[in-house]
Amino acid sequence: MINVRNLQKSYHDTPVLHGIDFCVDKGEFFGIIGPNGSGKSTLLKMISGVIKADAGDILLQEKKLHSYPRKELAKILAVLEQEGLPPVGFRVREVLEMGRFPYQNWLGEEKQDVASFIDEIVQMLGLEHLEERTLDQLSGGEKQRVALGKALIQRPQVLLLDEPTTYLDIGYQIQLMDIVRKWQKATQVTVIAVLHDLNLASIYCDRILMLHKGKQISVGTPKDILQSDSIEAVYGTRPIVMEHPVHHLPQIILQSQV
Ligand SMILES: Nc1ncnc2c1ncn2[C@@H]1O[C@H](COP(=O)(O)OP(=O)(O)OP(=O)(O)O)[C@@H](O)[C@H]1O
Repeated sequence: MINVRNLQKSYHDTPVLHGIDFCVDKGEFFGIIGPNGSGKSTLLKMISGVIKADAGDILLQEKKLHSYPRKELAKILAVLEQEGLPPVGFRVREVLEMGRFPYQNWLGEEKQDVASFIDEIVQMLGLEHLEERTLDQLSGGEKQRVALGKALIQRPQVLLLDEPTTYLDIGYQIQLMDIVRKWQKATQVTVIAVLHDLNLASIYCDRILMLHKGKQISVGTPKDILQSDSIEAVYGTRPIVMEHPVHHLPQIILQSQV
């Protein structure tokens, strides 16, 4: 589905990504992890087409990403970003409807009637009671659900998530990740998620890419990637790694260094 080949990127002559090379299969849940400043968001921005690589290629369905016209790309690829919502004056329903822009003409009209599809997403995300509120009347967790709804309403084949659980409490973290997983199972959408929480990455990702100082350290299953030695080498702290009693996947327990 997505083929990243030998990607390089510098900001003002400082390399921030180099030698990035991996594939993501259709329907896969692919995680990107790494410490602060390791290049995760830069990589995601390149996959979404917002910034261009200095060298290397990104192929989407075997075609170069930059050969897609913007609206065509938006029919294939949607992004859930922390700052992805419009200004605060908009109502929740209006924001969700904005997710249909790739399918609308210049008057904002669409051939299909999608009201029932939007209702379905509203219900799935538990936003029924919030539809008429404006964005400034929502909590951080509610806003994040609206942002996810807007991305899903695009009906993408690839969903990019940039730290989707930041600012969410543990209940909402699991709720949001479960919604994405359920949606993925139902629609076969490919998910690429930048995640800070290694335990969530372990539970939800089929495979994980670990970055460190702009370099690709490894790509593999959570069991391959989440090991004490590699985590210590990259994050500079040695966690205890244990098997989750239910999911049988690695889970990280932090330990104080003093
Ligand atoms: N627009 C920019 N101009 C110059 N340098 C930038 C720019 N954006 C990011 N950088 C630098 O590129 C490097 C990678 O940043 P990036 O935001 O991709 O990392 P990240 O892994 O997502 O970090 P975090 O986990 O802290 O969000 C950092 O050193 C950052 O300072």
